[in-house]
Formats: sequence, structure tokens, C-alpha cells
Amino acid sequence: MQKMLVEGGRLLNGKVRISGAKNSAVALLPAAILADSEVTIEGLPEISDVYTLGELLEEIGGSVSWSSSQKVHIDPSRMIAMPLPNGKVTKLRASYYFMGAMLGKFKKAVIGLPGGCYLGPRPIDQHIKGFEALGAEVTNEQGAIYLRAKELRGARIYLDVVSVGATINIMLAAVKAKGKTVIENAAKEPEIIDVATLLTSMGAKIKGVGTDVIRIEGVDSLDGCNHTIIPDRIEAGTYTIAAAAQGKEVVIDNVISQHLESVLAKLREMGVSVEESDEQLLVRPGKHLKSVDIKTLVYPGFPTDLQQPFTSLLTKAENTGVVTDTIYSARLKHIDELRRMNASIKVEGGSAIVSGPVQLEGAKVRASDLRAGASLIIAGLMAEGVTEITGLDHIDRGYENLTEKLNNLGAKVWREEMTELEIRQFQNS
Ligand SMILES: CC(=O)N[C@H]1[C@@H](OP(=O)(O)OP(=O)(O)OC[C@H]2O[C@@H](n3ccc(=O)[nH]c3=O)[C@H](O)[C@@H]2O)O[C@H](CO)[C@@H](O)[C@@H]1O
Ligand SMILES: C=C(OP(=O)(O)O)C(=O)O
Repeated sequence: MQKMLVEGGRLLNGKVRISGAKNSAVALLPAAILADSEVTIEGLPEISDVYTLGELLEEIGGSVSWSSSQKVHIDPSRMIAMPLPNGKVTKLRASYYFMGAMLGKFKKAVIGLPGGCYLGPRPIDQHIKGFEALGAEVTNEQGAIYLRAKELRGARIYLDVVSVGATINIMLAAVKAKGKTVIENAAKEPEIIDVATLLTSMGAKIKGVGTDVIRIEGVDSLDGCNHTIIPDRIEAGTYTIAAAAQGKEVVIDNVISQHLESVLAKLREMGVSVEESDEQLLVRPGKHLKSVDIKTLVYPGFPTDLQQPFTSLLTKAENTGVVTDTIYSARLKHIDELRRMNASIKVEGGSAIVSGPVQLEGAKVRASDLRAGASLIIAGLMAEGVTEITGLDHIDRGYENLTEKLNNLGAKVWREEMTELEIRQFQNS
């Protein structure tokens, strides 16, 4: 088991290239199950979630071959409806996409309840509501979801909450259902459009993605295709926030800036200069950062996945900023760790009230989830002294070559093996 060490105080300068989007990748890979012939996906991020999903595709009989570290060929022709009640499915959130994809292809599936970041309860009732509306019988038996259908029939499905996962999962099941499916109050995240683009290249008939009403006309079969993934807006946002916190002049390369408008607007309000050009952002922090309030919302609002990194930045800003996460009200586990680093943050009525500016100090901290990890790394870059971060398996689920990318920008970040005592302390805490 490893820990990460961050020596604070160095200014970030130079260019960082953004990888393919995690939250697209983790849906595109299961979507390949639906095809009858080879699907090639290019630009995949080198992260553990992607490798785990590749292994799961092999477990159900898929042939998965890599022609480079970012390009995979999936031949689904020998896949079977193998039950996956436990094991690797519990290591990540997106294993829930095996439900929609296997239901669409085989009309049956057994999938253990997903893992992923613990951000408070993360129910999947809307996914199940959608599958049932399409004609599936769904039961929960000993922590695994059993789905069976004689046939899937298109239906009108209104989502009670706007959910990325439910929108994609229902799309996956509906593309091969008989007749028309309408998903109302659908989520609009760019990753949903990316998945619909792949499915359309496979022969699916989908209209309205990117709006809150998606219309799908079921087809009998889907073919293989080639697809290139979109850049990761959350990784891009993380480096943009890091540059605002501790940068001189940082170019964020391979980014679709429209995907980050809500975040860039808040950074500009704080006094950060962000210039947008083709596929790049040039970020220069202002001399004095002013605090702002942020409230996370569904896309195109401020993304919950950047709330934690942004909280770290606010410790450097003058005055008080209020952070409210309306998607995951309990996504506040980074706050105690930031306090260990001398941050002045109060939690009141579910909001974090960040007072600044303070000089953060290096400390031993734990990443309780993926973006808490990003938040602590950004705090470490700003801090005086060395910050030691444990819980790296979370960070590795979502950030490709993070130490290398930061060091290329002039940071000093490295990983070390933990001692047996440190591992015991980590496991018992
Ligand atoms: C793999 C992936 O893409 N993960 C992203 C996805 O997670 P995920 O797909 O799990 O998140 P959702 O969009 O589904 O969740 C949004 C909100 O709806 C609630 N909800 C969701 C489904 C459901 O059936 N019932 C229900 O009540 C959730 O508890 C949450 O409060 O979107 C989140 C919100 O942008 C991001 O933080 C995650 O990074
Ligand atoms: C919460 C996240 O991921 P997951 O849904 O995969 O746990 C995230 O990417 O911030």
C-alpha cells in the first residue's frame, strides 16, 4: 500500500494534457456488450476503473485486447449472461451499467450492488424504476440485483430525480427494446451525449440527448464501431483549480471549455484569469483571490465532482465562501482533513463555510473518496511543508498519471510504500 507526499509551495507552470473522461469511459465499456461485433474505443484514461471494467467484460466471455494503453478492442460475440453477484462489481460505481447493457442484450442479468465513492446514500431506485417500466422483473437478493424480462418494450419513463446513471442505464436497456422509449427529466451531462454517440454509431436510434427528454426507437441488433472518447471535464477542472490555487501560468490542453462554463465563471468571479482557445485554457491566478459561494447542481450547473477541489482553493481567498452540495449533501469528508491542515471551515446546516485567506500547513491526511483526494492534493500544493496522503486507491480510480502530470508542471509529488505500522493504523482508523 502506498501514500502520496506533496511538498508545498512550488508554483505550477507549463502545460498539462487532459485524459479521456472517466465517467464516459465507465459507461462506454459496458455499452460495448450490446454490439454483435467488435467495438473499438480510443482515448481511454489509464485509471483503475477502466481496468476493472475490462476485467469484468472478460469475466462474461468478452475478448478484450489493447492495441495501446488508451485504445481497446472489445469483441462481445462470445459474451454470456454470466451472473456477477459480487467480486469486482463492488469496487466501482459504474458496474451498475452492466445491468442496463446485459438486460438489453440478454434480457437477464445478476449484478452485485455497486461500490464507488461513499458520498452518503447513493440509491439506484430510478434505474430500477426504468428497467421495470421496460418490462423487467427486478429483485434484490442478498445484495445483488436480479433482472429478468421475457421481452423489453419501450415505455415512457419520468425520472423523479435527475440522475446521470439512471439516464444512461435506461438508454442502454432501451436501445434494443421493442418500440419507443421516452425518458423525461433526463440528465444532460456531456458524458451522456458521448454514450449516445457510441450507441448511435452502433446503429441505435436516439434523439434529444443533451435535453431533458430523450427519445429512443428500439432496433433489433447493434453492430461494432469505432469511438473516440471526450476529454475529462472533471480532470480538466481539477487542474484548472490547482492552477488557480498555486499556478503561475498553466495551459490545460485537450479540454472542451463549454463543459466547464459554471466553474470558469466562478473562477473569474474570484479574480482568476482564464483565457479560452481551441481545446485549451490558459489559467493565471490573480494577485488577490476573492471568496465566492458555490452551490452544486445538475449539468450545466456547478459539478458536485469539483466541489471538494474548489473548497481547498477557497481557503486561499479573502473573506468567506459558502459551499453547498445539493447533489450529495454529505460530500463533506474532506473538511476535517483540510482542518488538520489549518483550514478555517465551519459546517452549518449542511454547508461548509470557508474563511480565508489562511496559510495551509502540511499534515498527515486521508482521502476518503476520489475528489476528496484531489482536494487534499491541491491543499498540499498550497501548504507549507509536506503533506502525506493515504487512501490512494480512490485517487487511482479517476486520475491518470497524477504525480507525473503535476511534477511536469513543477510540483514535487511522489509516492512511497507505507510501513506495516502505517498500514495497520490506516486500516484501523
Ligand atoms: C460513474 C459516474 O458517472 N459517476 C457520476 C454520476 O454518479 P451517479 O450516476 O451515481 O449519480 P446520479 O446522477 O445518479 O445522482 C444524482 C442524485 O440523484 C440521486 N439518485 C440517483 C439515482 C437514483 O436511482 N436515485 C437517486 O435518488 C443520488 O443519490 C444523487 O443525489 O453522477 C454524479 C453526479 O453528477 C457524479 O458525482 C458521479 O461522478
Ligand atoms: C463520485 C465519483 O465517482 P463514482 O461515481 O465512480 O464513485 C467521481 O467521479 O467523483
